[in-house]
Amino acid sequence: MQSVPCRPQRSDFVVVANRLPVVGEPTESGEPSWRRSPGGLVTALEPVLRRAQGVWIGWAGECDRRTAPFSHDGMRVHPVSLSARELASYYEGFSNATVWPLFHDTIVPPTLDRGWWQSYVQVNTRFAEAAALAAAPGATVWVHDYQLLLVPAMLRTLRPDVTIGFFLHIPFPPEELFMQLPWWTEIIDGMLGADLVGFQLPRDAENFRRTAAIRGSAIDPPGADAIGRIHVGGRVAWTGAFPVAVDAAGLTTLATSAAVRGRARRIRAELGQPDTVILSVDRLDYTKGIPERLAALDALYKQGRLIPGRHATVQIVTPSRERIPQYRELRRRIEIEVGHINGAYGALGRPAVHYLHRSVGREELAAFLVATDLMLVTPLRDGMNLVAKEYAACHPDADGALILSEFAGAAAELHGAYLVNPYDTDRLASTVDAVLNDPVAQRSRRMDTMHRQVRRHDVHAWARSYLGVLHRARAGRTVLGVSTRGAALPHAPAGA
Ligand SMILES: Nc1nc2c(ncn2[C@@H]2O[C@H](COP(=O)(O)OP(=O)(O)O)[C@@H](O)[C@H]2O)c(=O)[nH]1
Ligand SMILES: O=P(O)(O)OC[C@H]1O[C@H](O[C@H]2O[C@H](CO)[C@@H](O)[C@H](O)[C@H]2O)[C@H](O)[C@@H](O)[C@@H]1O
Repeated sequence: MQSVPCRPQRSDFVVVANRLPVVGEPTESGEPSWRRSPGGLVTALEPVLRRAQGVWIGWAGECDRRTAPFSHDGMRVHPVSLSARELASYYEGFSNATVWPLFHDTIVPPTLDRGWWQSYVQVNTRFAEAAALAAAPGATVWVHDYQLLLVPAMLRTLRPDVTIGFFLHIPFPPEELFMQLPWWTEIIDGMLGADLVGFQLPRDAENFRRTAAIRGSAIDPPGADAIGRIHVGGRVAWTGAFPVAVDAAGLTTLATSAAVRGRARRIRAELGQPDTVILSVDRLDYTKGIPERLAALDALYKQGRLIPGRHATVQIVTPSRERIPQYRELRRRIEIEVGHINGAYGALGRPAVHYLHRSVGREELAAFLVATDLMLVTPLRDGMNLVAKEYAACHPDADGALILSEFAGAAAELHGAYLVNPYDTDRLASTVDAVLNDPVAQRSRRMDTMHRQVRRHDVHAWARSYLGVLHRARAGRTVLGVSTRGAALPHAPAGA
């Protein structure tokens, strides 16, 4: 896809996220070649941004290099640079070894490091300044996720004229966990700089409001519109739940294309034409419950309830945050366990677990999802989990089944899934057994329910709903006497 330099021109709609929607790959000329990146946030936002003709501010994924704004495949991007030291302290450190584990139930202990915090403040300042430069008068700026929790308040100071949305893609923890952070007040104040603070689930929004109340804000609990209001320094920050979704129609089209269907058939053939294909696809992250899932599979193969050749289990893990020690340790643990399962129960040419440690292309991933009879999505904690929704989108014919962790945000919507506690490996194993023996008609009814749900509440509906409430929040600011003159709010495309 073509990337062309573009002038840093001001825009009415600005997305600010840690990562750009593209990643650069080195070329012989020294100039990177850009391609669209994988990852939940990008999947969710790209169609919205493209249609609103906005600009995306983010880190280009490389260090110590300044890259001028450019346009890729019709999307305008403004890279923010990070030094190698900042990569270690802001991204791998405070974002992914402090906030990420703390906000995910402290599955691993968060590290507290004042130097990391200082770097986080510095980098958030850089992002806020870039957003302030890119936003036209009265623009809408939509800030994303836990790497940029301070940006809303910083941006409000720099540009009081703009409307600021903030959306947290990961869970917001209960106050007794959150307040362990020595910098919790700065973070709450940072988030409260937004006009609308959005979360995946109502309980995340409730946790946030309780913490804001402890900080001293008056709270109006959600009324009929399910939006809570927090009074902060003469203004009101709105809060609510907006479960993120997928481009379901696009995925259904891809999944039903001749190319993907053909590839799905070939995948089954390459797996040796098993009766049942069982699949998991995860970023290699301790939140995803991969060792616990492998323990359940171990028991199933050991007890002969799964049989290599008849049942083919595929585990795709996408490399992630590979320099962080807990991630390296997790990879080691997973590979030992896969080796153990295959050594104990596999046969020549018939491994029990087909393990791929790599990122596969979008079409290839869709083909895997289509080829799968039983999808296992069993995180210990997950803000949403888009893979679960993508699986449902890829099965318009209502074949297939989904076992889903009750601790994934997606469990609140995917009522057709078989819910499990991922820590209970015995129950997880018996659920696999039960699902494989469930009458086809029942599995089909469940899948149909999920497919309809993801088609109805798709990524366009998500963005429309968030931006609609942000619009109302901005109108509320006018009522309170704060000037918001300027550009009209962008609207997400109607329908998929
Ligand atoms: N193309 C491609 N996309 C992937 C791969 N692995 C994961 N993804 C995508 O990355 C996203 C993962 O999002 P999600 O399940 O919410 O978990 P997250 O990794 O915590 O953001 C989904 O949109 C997946 O389709 C891969 O190997 N290839
Ligand atoms: O940027 P990385 O460090 O490589 O991590 C990838 C992304 O992971 C997280 O995803 C979250 O957002 C998804 C979409 O809303 C959601 O389904 C999932 O449950 C979350 O974990 C992270 O929040 C993103 O910022 C990262 O880019």
